[in-house]
Amino acid sequence: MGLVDHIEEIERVGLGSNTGRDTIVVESWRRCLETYQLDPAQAREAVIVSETRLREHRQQAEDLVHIARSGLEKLYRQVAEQNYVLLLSDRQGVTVEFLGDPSFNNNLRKAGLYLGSEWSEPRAGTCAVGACIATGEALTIHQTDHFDITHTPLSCTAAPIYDTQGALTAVLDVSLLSSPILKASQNMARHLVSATVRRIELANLMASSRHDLVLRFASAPEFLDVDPEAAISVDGSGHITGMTHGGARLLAASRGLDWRRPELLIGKPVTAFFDAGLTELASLTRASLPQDRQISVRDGSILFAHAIEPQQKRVGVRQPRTASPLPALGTLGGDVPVIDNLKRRVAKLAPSRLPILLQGETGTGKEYLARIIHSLSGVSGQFVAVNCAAIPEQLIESELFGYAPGAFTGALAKGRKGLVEEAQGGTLFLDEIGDMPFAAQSRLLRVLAEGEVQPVGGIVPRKVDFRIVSASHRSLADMVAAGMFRADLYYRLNTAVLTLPSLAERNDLSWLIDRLLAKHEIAGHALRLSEAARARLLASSWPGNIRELDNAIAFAAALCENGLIDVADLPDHLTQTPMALSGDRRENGITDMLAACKGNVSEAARRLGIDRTTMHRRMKRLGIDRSH
Ligand SMILES: Nc1ncnc2c1ncn2[C@@H]1O[C@H](COP(=O)(O)OP(=O)(O)OP(=O)(O)O)[C@@H](O)[C@H]1O
Repeated sequence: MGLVDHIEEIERVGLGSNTGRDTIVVESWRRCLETYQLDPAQAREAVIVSETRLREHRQQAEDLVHIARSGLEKLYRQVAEQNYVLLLSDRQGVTVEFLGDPSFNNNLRKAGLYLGSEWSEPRAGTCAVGACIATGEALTIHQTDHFDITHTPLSCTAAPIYDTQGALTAVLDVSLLSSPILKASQNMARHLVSATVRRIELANLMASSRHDLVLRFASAPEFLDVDPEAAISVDGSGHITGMTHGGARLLAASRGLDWRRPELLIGKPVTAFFDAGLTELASLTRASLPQDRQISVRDGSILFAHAIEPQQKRVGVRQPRTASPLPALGTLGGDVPVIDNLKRRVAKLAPSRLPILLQGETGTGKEYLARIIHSLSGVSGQFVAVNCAAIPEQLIESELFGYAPGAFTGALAKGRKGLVEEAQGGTLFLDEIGDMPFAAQSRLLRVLAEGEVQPVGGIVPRKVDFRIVSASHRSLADMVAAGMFRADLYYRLNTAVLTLPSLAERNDLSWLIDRLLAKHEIAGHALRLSEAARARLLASSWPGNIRELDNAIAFAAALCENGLIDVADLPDHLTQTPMALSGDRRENGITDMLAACKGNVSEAARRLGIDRTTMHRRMKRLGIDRSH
């Protein structure tokens, strides 16, 4: 096809004619004409970004390239003989990794098949990488499918790589300088590229899920252990924390959702998608045969699953830390004195740059409050959360302070920035700081005292400026007294101390229940509680605080029918008789219920499932009067 024919065809497609091209090509041509205002008559040279920009793009993609490398090399070995070159581009379309035969360097560079070439649609017109970024799908752009006449000799096949949170993060492409006429000749290439991407995403998920259970799925038992089609990671409370693209499609399909909306999948309870609880899923290990590891999906299909226990010591691609939205001060709690007091102090302290120490039992919302503080502080940098108890002791210093090139075996050649530097201009949240080893405590003290960080194995310190918020469920003062925590560091961290009350001390249980019902609604369908279920929640003791309540509601939300949670949908330990529950925490449930019943003791007793005399006796013992 000549130049004139090519331009004429694009113009006809632009006017709405069908010329027999694949839909994906037609839509891309239209984007080029209408959105990017490209002119098919004007040929453009391949764009290669400057050395400096290339270095920046490569640095940002460093973690991914590291994880992907063995997959890329294997794929290249499979296709190099047929003269393919291999490109890995970031989500801007810039080629950050390239494998090709150096003897063709000149021609490849001219064709834009080179390190630093920019293959976005607005820059290069219809091309495999650009169309893949625009559609999120694996595809082939073959010869005259290309918009720009300069690229029409090429045949390019690309597949998107998604991060564990469901965002498109890179594109893997194999390209040919000259190819057979038929587009179908590239079907095999598309399968190979897609299979490589599947393995890269799986490796990335495994590396990112140090503390989570990973579940792999296949539709046939034979492939389950060798080449699973999809995978997800699940935390200890049964919530989904990550997924491969196959995982996203599987979860979405199981409830008729759109896989392009990962927010409907990540953070949701695994029971929303499978007919199995966390314990059942965790038992699907290699201890049983693959054919016995069947699991039913909510859409009625059956899959084979393989559970892999949390891998404590892996270090993987860091997730973008801005992913979860920052909560507002109003969401800290209901309108009760203890929370109002806390809100007032938070509003005053947050905009100052003072270090803040958060104390409170586990699950009371210390990290949640730290995020509120960050959002109110008006700083422009990121919120970087580090759980000191979760990072293996031998890694904590290099994770926090970074390391210099070649600092130790296994270190990246270029060295790596630490989390302290990632918090530059923002907030560093050190959770469970009581678990920080002594050596790291001393290093942190130096960073705070001198405003400089010295990477592990490095000589030149770097300036840092960040706000520090730390948290501990143990009393740091007691730890200092027992010689378990450095006193000088403690005094630097505790300039301001905020204590989060336990659920039993808050008196806003009803408010929290309503808030969490809203949080766990699935795909915009409101969740409601039956009266009896609400009574059970109000009468429970919640030793695990908001986290336990949060989990209970997530669990019930997954089990209930038509959005109405009844007693039977609540976790078993809550449905034993309320009177069997221990301790004075019941006060909370009783006052909340009395308030809900406008002081009517008989009604409150009925809803709590206890008799009136017991109710009066308990109120007396707990010092509650009916005006609550
Ligand atoms: N005010 C709130 N509104 C809604 N959800 C909340 C609130 N406070 C906390 N949560 C939720 O409760 C759970 C536990 O909160 P968070 O992780 O902040 O507790 P924590 O005190 O840091 O726990 P730990 O001591 O175990 O680290 C989270 O899922 C969080 O989103």
